[in-house]
Amino acid sequence: MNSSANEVVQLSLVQIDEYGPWTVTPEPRRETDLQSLQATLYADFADFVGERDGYAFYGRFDNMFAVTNGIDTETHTRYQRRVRNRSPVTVSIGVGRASTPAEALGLASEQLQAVGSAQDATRREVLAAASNDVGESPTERVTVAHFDIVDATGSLTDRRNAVDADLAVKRATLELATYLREHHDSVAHFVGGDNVIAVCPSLDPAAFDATVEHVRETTGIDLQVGIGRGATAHEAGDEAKHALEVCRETGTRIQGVDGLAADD
Ligand SMILES: Nc1nc2c(ncn2[C@@H]2O[C@H](COP(=O)(O)OP(=O)(O)OP(=O)(O)O)[C@@H](O)[C@H]2O)c(=O)[nH]1
Repeated sequence: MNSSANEVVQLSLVQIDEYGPWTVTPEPRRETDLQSLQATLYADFADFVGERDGYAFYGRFDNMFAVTNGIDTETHTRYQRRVRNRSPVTVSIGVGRASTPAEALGLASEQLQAVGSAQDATRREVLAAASNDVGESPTERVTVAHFDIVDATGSLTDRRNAVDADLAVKRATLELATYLREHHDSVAHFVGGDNVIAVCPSLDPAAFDATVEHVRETTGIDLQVGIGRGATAHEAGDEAKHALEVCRETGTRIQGVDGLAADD
C-alpha cells in the first residue's frame, strides 16, 4: 500500500435508531413492509448523497454507509431531519475521517458505539464525528476501483441456474472484499449485477493485479477493474467507470492505474 498520510477520505455510517425492537412492535411486522421501508430508505440515502457527489452503499440496510468527502455536518443533520419527516424511523450517524477507508469507517462505527447501542431506546438522532491524525490541511482524496466479472452474462446469467449464478457472484464478492479489507484497508461493496465497488487508499498497479489474481485462484472467477481518483467519490467513480469501459473494449483487466501511478 502506498497511501499518503496527508490524504483524507471521509465515510459516514447511518444506523436506524432502535430498529430491532421497532420491527416487532407491537407484534412482528410483515416482512415485505420492512423490505419496502429499507429499500425506500436506501433509495433516498443514495439520492441525497449522490446529489452531493458522494457514493452510498446499502450495507445491511439497517446500517448503510457512504463516502462523504465534501459533505459537512450541517448537511448530515439535514439528512437526519429528512428521514424523520419522511419515514416512521429516525437515524443516527457516525462520521470518520482518516487516511484509509476502513479506518474511516471504523472511526464512524466507534462514534455510534460510544453513544449507546443500536437497540437503545434513549439513543436518537445522534450525529458524532471524529478524525484520525491526517496532518495539516489534508487533501480530500478518494480512490474508487469499480470491479466487474468478465462476461457474467455469457458465463452465468445466460447459462446457469439463477441460484448458482447468485452464489458465484456472492462468493467472488466476499473473496474480493475480504482480501481488500485485510491487505489494503479498503471497503468494498456489491452494487448490483456483477459489479463491486471498492473505496481504496492510493494503491499501485501491482496491488490490483494481486487482488484480481487472488479472486481468480480462490473462486475461478475473472474480474476486470477500472480505477479512478478524485476529490469526491463521484469524481473518482466516474473516472473508474470510463476506465472499466476501456477494459471491456480492449480486453485489459486493469485500467486507470498508469495515470494514477504518475499522479502519485
Ligand atoms: N450498479 C451497476 N451495475 C452495473 C454496472 N454495469 C453493469 N451493471 C450490472 O451488471 C450486469 C452485467 O453487465 P455487464 O457487466 O456489462 O455484462 P458482462 O456480461 O459481464 O459483460 P462484460 O462486462 O463486458 O464482461 C448488468 O445487467 C447490470 O446489472 C454499473 O456501472 N453499475
